[in-house]
Amino acid sequence: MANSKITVESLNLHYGENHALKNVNMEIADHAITAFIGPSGCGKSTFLRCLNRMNDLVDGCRVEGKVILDGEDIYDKRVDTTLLRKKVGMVFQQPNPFPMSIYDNIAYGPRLHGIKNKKELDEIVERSLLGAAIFEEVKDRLHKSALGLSGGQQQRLCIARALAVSPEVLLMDEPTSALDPISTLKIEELMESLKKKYTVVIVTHNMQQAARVSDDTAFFLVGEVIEKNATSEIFARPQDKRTEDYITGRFG
Ligand SMILES: Nc1ncnc2c1ncn2[C@@H]1O[C@H](COP(=O)(O)OP(=O)(O)OP(=O)(O)O)[C@@H](O)[C@H]1O
Repeated sequence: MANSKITVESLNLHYGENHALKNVNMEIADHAITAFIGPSGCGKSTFLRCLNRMNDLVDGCRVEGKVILDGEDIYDKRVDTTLLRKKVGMVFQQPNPFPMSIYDNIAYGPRLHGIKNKKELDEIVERSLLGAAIFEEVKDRLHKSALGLSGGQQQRLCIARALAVSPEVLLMDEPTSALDPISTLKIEELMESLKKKYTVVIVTHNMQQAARVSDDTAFFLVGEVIEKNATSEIFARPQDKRTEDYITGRFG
């Protein structure tokens, strides 16, 4: 792939005895949205978490293989995982704002990385909220608690929080599954604009969502990637019978 941001080679992951990812190889395109689909428990979230080493935090989890980001293997033992997770940000299924003001939620990461200057922080907060399409809704209540926002607003706030540390890749694990249809639509529209600046990877249970928002789709089944291709191809001309059965609703 000419514009590949991440290359995964021979990735195997075990949770104790459970071989959860089996020899996964994948290229993930830069400035595009890649969706992971597949039935429950097939390893989509596990694979997503491999892309910023979140599985390092899981007891008994063993990873073999390579995840090459911009030419460097993120599993090399010299890699600083704090810096890696700054470069590869993550948004979770349940919006999880910190119990503090909207402003402090966004400034949290930059402060952690040493930015103290108020003017600079103000600029980062505004830029991040604008980038997550929520600035207009919160600009008059920046110093109020983030917990007072609606679920959909909280999720966009969490996206803004991820953007505040200037990531290059944004991982989203079912970011709209806890949201109503209008909030879901806002996040989907937002993703379209995010891909201009970032590489976006999303896990979704919702095949219509994958078809609507993503450029590429990978279909997972019991720890294996069965097929990955341009989304239009996966949905119009799946190459593997199992992909076809899944997207036509025959199982899963
Ligand atoms: N922290 C963990 N510790 C042990 N096993 C885990 C852990 N997380 C996931 N697993 C196991 O790994 C396998 C893959 O799970 P994973 O959550 O990655 O699948 P998924 O495709 O994202 O599922 P879902 O769509 O239901 O979220 C499952 O067998 C699951 O039980």
